[in-house]
Amino acid sequence: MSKSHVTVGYIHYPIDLEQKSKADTWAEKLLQLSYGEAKPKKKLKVLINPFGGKGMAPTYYSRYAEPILAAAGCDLDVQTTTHRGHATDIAEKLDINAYDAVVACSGDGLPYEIFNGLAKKPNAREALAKVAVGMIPSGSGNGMAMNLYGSPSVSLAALAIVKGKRMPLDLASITQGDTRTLSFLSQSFGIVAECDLGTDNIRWMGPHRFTYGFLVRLMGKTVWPCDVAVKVEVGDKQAIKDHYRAEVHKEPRLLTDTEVEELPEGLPPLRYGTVNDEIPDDWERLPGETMGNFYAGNMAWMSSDANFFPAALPNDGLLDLVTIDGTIPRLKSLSMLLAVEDGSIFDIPEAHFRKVSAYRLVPKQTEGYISIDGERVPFAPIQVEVHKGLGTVLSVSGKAYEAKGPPGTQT
Ligand SMILES: Nc1ncnc2c1ncn2[C@@H]1O[C@H](COP(=O)(O)OP(=O)(O)OP(=O)(O)O)[C@@H](O)[C@H]1O
Repeated sequence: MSKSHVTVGYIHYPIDLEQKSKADTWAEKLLQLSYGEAKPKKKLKVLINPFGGKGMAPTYYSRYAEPILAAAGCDLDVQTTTHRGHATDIAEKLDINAYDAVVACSGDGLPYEIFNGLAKKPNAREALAKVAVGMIPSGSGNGMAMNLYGSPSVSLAALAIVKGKRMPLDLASITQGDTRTLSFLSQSFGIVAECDLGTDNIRWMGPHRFTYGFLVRLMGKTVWPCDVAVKVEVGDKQAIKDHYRAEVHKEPRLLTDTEVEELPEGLPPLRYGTVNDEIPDDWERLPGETMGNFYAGNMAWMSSDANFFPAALPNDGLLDLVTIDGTIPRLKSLSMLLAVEDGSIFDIPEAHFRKVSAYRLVPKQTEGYISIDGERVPFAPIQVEVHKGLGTVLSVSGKAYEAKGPPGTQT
């Protein structure tokens, strides 16, 4: 085992027959210590996207993940997705009592589909509480694996899933037109959405396409006018750091089996209505005429080299929102790009961070990009509200993301 890779190894010790019961006790104790509260021998539905990232998911899975899952005695039901939306259909029809988790061997696109498929079930809340989602990172954006397993490594993700603890995860409802979907990772408008979605022509660059796209855009248009109204819950950086310190070590309470079965049908009701309703009076209007970057994150890492939201917590019921004016000097923008990797962007004064429970964003132009979890949605108004701990994931810690918190909060 190294910091970035783990393989299966077998050790044989010949023992006398009369020592067998002692050896069995020893092995049992070792397994107990190794698994802790995590469930051993999980029943997993594995979905492989053969077109995620550079198309390597099937190879990565069979070479680096499957041997680990199989050696750990996981019960594996593997299926390859054949088209866009296939993972949503599979999750919608899934027997939620037959699996502990659905594992996406993909980028962040498949987990998004899986959450939304579970959300389509009549017993959506029960399904989202019962079936955890996990990821074997094999796409171009592997944010989920970075946050939950602390690494973009396929084999380490497999091991983390084997020993993964269930953790409730906030999910956000997005209403747009007459639709309602769920987001687990992020929503973006402005330069990040442009870099994420407007760089398909340079996919061959892999992860570098984002940086390249950013630099190209910085040379050209840098403002994306919009109207923004926000339900602010924690409004300044010091208060966010205090909130982070107070919450990061708390063990979230998982619902009991009986509580899960008694959950009401459907998704939770929307507290603030939809994008077609009046904006509540107590929401704050933010200046949007010269918006450069509007980016809301539910997790810390947005990709393996971008800890954009160092204060994000999995189940505080809040999204971390950063807004950056598009008219700030280009050199300042560049320094922010460099400060994203280690989370130090948090302390840059031009990056405004807030923790919010809901918001509305209305683009003022007719064309452009809005990204939800890296997927393109129509360029039209969206309203977003968070549901605390609605989803479930398999994680290493069971309580927090594998990311350094905002500067100054490390203990
Ligand atoms: N067999 C398939 N053919 C075409 N598209 C598919 C197939 N299976 C899944 N998809 C779609 O591929 C998209 C990307 O998936 P994924 O996140 O795995 O890859 P990625 O390379 O990280 O993402 P992206 O392409 O969004 O950067 C998802 O939206 C999913 O719906």
